Amino acid sequence: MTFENLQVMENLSFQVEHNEIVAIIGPSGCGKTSLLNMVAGLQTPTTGTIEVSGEATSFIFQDDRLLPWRTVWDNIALVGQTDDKVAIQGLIDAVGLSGFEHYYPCQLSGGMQKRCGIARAFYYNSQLLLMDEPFQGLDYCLRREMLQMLLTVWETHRQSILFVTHEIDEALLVAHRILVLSKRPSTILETFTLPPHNQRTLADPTLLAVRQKVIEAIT
Ligand SMILES: Nc1ncnc2c1ncn2[C@@H]1O[C@H](COP(=O)(O)OP(=O)(O)OP(=O)(O)O)[C@@H](O)[C@H]1O
Repeated sequence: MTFENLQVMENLSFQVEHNEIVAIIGPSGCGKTSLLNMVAGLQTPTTGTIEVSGEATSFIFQDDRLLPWRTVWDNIALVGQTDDKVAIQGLIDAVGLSGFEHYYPCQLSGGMQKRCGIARAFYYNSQLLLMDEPFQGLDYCLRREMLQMLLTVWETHRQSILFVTHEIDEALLVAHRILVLSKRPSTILETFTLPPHNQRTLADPTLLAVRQKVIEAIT
């Protein structure tokens, strides 16, 4: 991918399996957002190809992009094919927005808007979920709750997820695989495969060892 004279990526190649959660970590400006944009079809690679099997892709952007004239409930309901009130309420409860169903985005805090965007992305029944630092700006406890919710929703829907984050611990807790990108022009420096989710705690020596290797790779 090259923007005018700026080469952002070169020889970058990987595959995401069905049901797989892949975290992408890399230095600021190495092209992580551009990569997600290309997978979503919002940008076209200068050379090379991207193949996505299945049609439904949802995207959680760094900013939440809610419709300001719709309430929390309506922002979420809008993306569903059926009006599944139980599912909508379940997601609103899960992201901690119970009682705010009829609030408009301008009446919510930044973190609440973000959580509404997350609920909306989960309500859209996609086979591929693209997440660009989705929990940035949320406090530590909420981040952990959101990660747990992500895994709970994934257990049900089993979609493939490409998850860009600057937080190594987030990647360690949710991903099946972590790809570490190099500085621009970026390529894949290292790939780490992680143990099954039910065996994960950050104190686990296996995860600590991966953590150390990720830190070594990005520094
Ligand atoms: N539409 C565009 N036109 C020109 N340059 C662009 C465009 N989009 C991104 N870039 C450039 O491509 C590079 C990668 O940007 P990108 O946002 O993909 O990085 P990133 O890894 O997601 O960064 P961060 O971690 O800081 O969010 C940057 O140098 C940016 O200036």
